[in-house]
Amino acid sequence: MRGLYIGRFQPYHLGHQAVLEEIAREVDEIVIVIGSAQESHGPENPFTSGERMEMIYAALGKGELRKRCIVTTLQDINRNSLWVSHLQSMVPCFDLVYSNNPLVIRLFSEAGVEVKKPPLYQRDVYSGSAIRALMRERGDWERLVPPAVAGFIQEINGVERLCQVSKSDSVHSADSAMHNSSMI
Ligand SMILES: Nc1ncnc2c1ncn2[C@@H]1O[C@H](COP(=O)(O)OP(=O)(O)OP(=O)(O)O)[C@@H](O)[C@H]1O
Ligand SMILES: NC(=O)c1ccc[n+]([C@@H]2O[C@H](COP(=O)(O)O)[C@@H](O)[C@H]2O)c1
Repeated sequence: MRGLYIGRFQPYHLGHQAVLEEIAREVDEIVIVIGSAQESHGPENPFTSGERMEMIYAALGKGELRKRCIVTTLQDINRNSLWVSHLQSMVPCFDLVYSNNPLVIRLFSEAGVEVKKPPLYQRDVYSGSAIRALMRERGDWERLVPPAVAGFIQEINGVERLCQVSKSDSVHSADSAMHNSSMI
C-alpha cells in the first residue's frame, strides 16, 4: 500500500515529521510531494523546491523510513478541476492521500481518491506560517524543525533571505498602494 503526502513544506517542520511517522505506521511506502514547486524567494514561500527536498532528505536521515519514501515535486496549475489529473500524470502511483487541506481533500474526493486526515500536532506552534513569523522576528524557530533542517536553513542563510524578501515585498506592496491611490 502506498500513501501520498503533499505540502508546500515552507519549511519542513516537526508537525510534518509527526504526520509522516504516523503515515509510515499505516502504509508500506510514502510519496512525499513538494507542492507549489515553482515558488521561492517570497514571504510565504521562501525556499526553492530543491531546498525543500534537501530539508526532507535531511530530516529522513538514512534509516528505515528513508528507504520507504519517494520525494518528488509538483508545480501548481491554474485550473483546480484538472489538478488531480495533473498530479497523477507527474508522480508515482499511490493508493490513498493524507491531507488536512480542505481544497486538496475536496479535489481528491471528487476524483474518487481515498483521503485520510492525519491528526494535527500542536498546530499553533508547528505551522509553516508561525515558524516563518518567528524567523522574521529572529525568534526561537530552530526547536520547531528537525535539527538537520535547522542546520540546512542556517547553511543557506535562509532566515536572512526570508527577512529580505519579506521586507522588499512589503515595500513593494506599499509602493503599489501609493501608486494606485495616486491614480484615483
Ligand atoms: N502541526 C501539524 N500537524 C499535522 N499536520 C500538519 C501540521 N502542520 C501542517 N500539517 C499538514 O501538513 C500538510 C502540508 O502542510 P504545509 O506544508 O502547508 O504546512 P503548514 O504548516 O500548514 O504551512 P503554512 O502555514 O505555510 O500553510 C497539510 O495537510 C497540513 O494540514
Ligand atoms: N490548482 C492547483 O495547482 C492546486 C490545487 C490544489 C492544491 N495545490 C497545491 O497542493 C499543495 C497543498 O499543500 P498544502 O496543504 O501545504 O497547502 C500546495 O502546494 C498547493 O498549491 C495546487
